[in-house]
Amino acid sequence: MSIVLSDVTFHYPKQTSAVLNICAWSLAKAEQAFIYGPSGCGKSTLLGVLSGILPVSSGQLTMLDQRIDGMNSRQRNRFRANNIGYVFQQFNLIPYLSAIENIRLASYFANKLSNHQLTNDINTLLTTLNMPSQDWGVPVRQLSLGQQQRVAIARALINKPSVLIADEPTSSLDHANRDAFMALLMSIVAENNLSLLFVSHDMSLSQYFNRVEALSDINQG
Ligand SMILES: Nc1ncnc2c1ncn2[C@@H]1O[C@H](COP(=O)(O)OP(=O)(O)OP(=O)(O)O)[C@@H](O)[C@H]1O
Repeated sequence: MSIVLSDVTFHYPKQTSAVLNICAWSLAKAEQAFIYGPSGCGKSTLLGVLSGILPVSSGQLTMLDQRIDGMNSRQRNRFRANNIGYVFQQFNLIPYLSAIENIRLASYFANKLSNHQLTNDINTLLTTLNMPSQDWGVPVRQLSLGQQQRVAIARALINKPSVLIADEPTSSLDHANRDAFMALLMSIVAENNLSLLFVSHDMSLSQYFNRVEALSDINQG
């Protein structure tokens, strides 16, 4: 299994009631799930817990056969850098750095590759993602939104994660770019046997997934 939640609760500090209360939920290796729900239902909180940014308040969270709930924040950060790719709603790229520099930074935190291998891997990824090479060195704020989102995928993949988490990654894209992005993402996920957890309020994106669930069916919080 890639992810197993068992009696997991999460509440923000000073909150009386839990935002998340999930008895049992799991994602198999190389499985792709789409989770939807309206604004405020806890989607970002769930992804925060799964990526180890937020610690569970109680219960067991196991990812790639390792218990996350017992780890401190430094251990969770290292686990995330090595095993989880995260594509954010607003991309979260550093605007004045180039595509190459943004991707290098993500690799720095995992510290897995030699400089030479990293350069090769970045070149391969950006080529696979159809980024014209003249755009690789310019500050990403000068790229189109569609190109920035492709840089964000490359950054999420540079450490060869087994699990990819995507939080409304198409919300800034227009229709044509959105479809192109989804097709590209799903082909990369299939080629690399990645587990994918994709959350959105946009049900039209569910067509790309076999497994589609409402967060309200999983979460009693
Ligand atoms: N830092 C925080 N401190 C306290 N409460 C929070 C915090 N962040 C979120 N919440 C609350 O937790 C609940 C779930 O929020 P969350 O951001 O996870 O929802 P969401 O489904 O991702 O919403 P959206 O689709 O608008 O991003 C909301 O009631 C929100 O007010």
